[in-house]
Amino acid sequence: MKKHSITIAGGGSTFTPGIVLMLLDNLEKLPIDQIKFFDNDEDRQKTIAGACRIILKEKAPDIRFTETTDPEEAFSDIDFVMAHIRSGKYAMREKDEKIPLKHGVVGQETCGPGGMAYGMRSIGDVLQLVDYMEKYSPEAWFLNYSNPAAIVAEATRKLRPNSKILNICDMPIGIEELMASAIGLESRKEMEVDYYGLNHFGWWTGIRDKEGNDLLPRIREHVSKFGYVTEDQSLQHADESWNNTFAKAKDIQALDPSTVPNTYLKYYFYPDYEVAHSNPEKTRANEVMEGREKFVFGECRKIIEKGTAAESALHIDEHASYIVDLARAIAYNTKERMLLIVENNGAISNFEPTAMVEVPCIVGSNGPEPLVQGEIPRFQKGLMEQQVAVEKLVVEAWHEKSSQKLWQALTLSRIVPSAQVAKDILEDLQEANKGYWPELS
Ligand SMILES: NC(=O)c1ccc[n+]([C@@H]2O[C@H](COP(=O)([O-])OP(=O)(O)OC[C@H]3O[C@@H](n4cnc5c(N)ncnc54)[C@H](O)[C@@H]3O)[C@@H](O)[C@H]2O)c1
Ligand SMILES: O=P(O)(O)OC[C@H]1O[C@H](O[C@H]2[C@H](O)[C@@H](O)[C@@H](O)O[C@@H]2CO)[C@H](O)[C@@H](O)[C@@H]1O
Ligand SMILES: [Mn+2]
Repeated sequence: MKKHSITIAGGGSTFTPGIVLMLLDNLEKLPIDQIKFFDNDEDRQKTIAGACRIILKEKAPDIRFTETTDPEEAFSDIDFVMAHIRSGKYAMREKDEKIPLKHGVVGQETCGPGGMAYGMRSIGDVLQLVDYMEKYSPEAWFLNYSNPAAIVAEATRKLRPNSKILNICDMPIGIEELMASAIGLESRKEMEVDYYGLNHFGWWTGIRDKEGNDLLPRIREHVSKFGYVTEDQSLQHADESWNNTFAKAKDIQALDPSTVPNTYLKYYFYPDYEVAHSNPEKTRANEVMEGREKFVFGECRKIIEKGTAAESALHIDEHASYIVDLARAIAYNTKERMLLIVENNGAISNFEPTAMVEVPCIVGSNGPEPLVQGEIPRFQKGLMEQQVAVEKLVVEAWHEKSSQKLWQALTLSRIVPSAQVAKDILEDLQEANKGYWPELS
């Protein structure tokens, strides 16, 4: 099997060590010649790269390793870019979450005003990475999971229509692991699913085992009682806020008991509850900085100091193995069935053809072939039409440098109660994002 070269863009990400360990655990499925880290923050990347260099030396000394902030070095002679950048880092995530809350509106990383602010920062940065890849390795594929994936995916569709980009999210995979556990399966891989929606905005309509037996009724029953909370303690998220989210799925599912939902719908269906249960002084960004970021960087520093990863508490991001599945599907034409964010183009037959939707696809060397999900009901169609218009308006606002369109996007969001509140939030977000957003007029 050919050995592949991979660039991880956002080398300084908290997810990078888990992904490197996951890649090393899957070398028989996806042999690797070299791994390169690219980040625009040399200092942040240094700690993660220093530890990963030691991990690689100990576990797979034949893999060549480079860390760089130079685009030419990073993007030359590669087969895949795995992109997980966070434009503006946690400092800006904190503002995305806290500014809307100050106005009594949900403050969330990818949903509502926070997601739009993050999108306005991410679009240019992700497109720049795509351009680097195309300049230095025109045959390579860009696997993007940088957020907000819905807005980034729409930007890549509109502004880089011919580029080899696959947009993917791990939320359905994480939820499917919980579903599998809820009904006593070993793994989500024993299930085949039908699903439709937008990123962080979708529903499962069919779940079968590999013999075709219907598993959805048992899963629906579990979710209607417990959400995605399961008895298996090992699947509990380390942070309480995530477990609350998994429990809240029960109330989301009540809106359409024939399906099971993506957990992110809670921000759209229960925004008042979310605001009431939020602390405007301490949001998820603070939890992540005090939790995952401290842990990962602390462990990396320990590895560097000791010169060995032998006793490290860093763990494989096993659920991220979908990234290997995706790369394998492209590299070896495996025809893997995976949920991807792709142009609708009839997959949802009664929905906007140019919308970026999340649906099952068969993935092979030529990219994804979306599987038709047919007509969707009025309730979901109405919600999705509103949300996709928000996402498209944000991309238009970025492209046309239009504050008018961004105000329209904010006003159209289900989460924002009025045009006045939208305008107030816009003013604050614009001020906070100086230097990150294009100059709007
Ligand atoms: N799609 C999904 O389902 C999914 C799942 C998990 C995380 N994510 C995303 O992965 C990303 C990383 O998350 P994290 O919490 O580890 O963040 P993080 O801040 O720890 O890491 C992001 C890294 O990106 C770097 N970066 C920012 N802008 C850059 C640019 N223009 N070029 C190169 N590097 C740049 C930063 O310096 C930082 O080191 C985020 O976008 C997050 O939302 C997506
Ligand atoms: O608040 P964060 O930074 O912890 O998470 C935000 C991301 O949440 C989703 O990813 C989840 C995943 O689905 C879940 O199973 C668990 O493993 O944690 C992941 C991240 O911590 C979501 O899909 C991403 O888009 C978000 O960035
Ligand atoms: Mn996601």
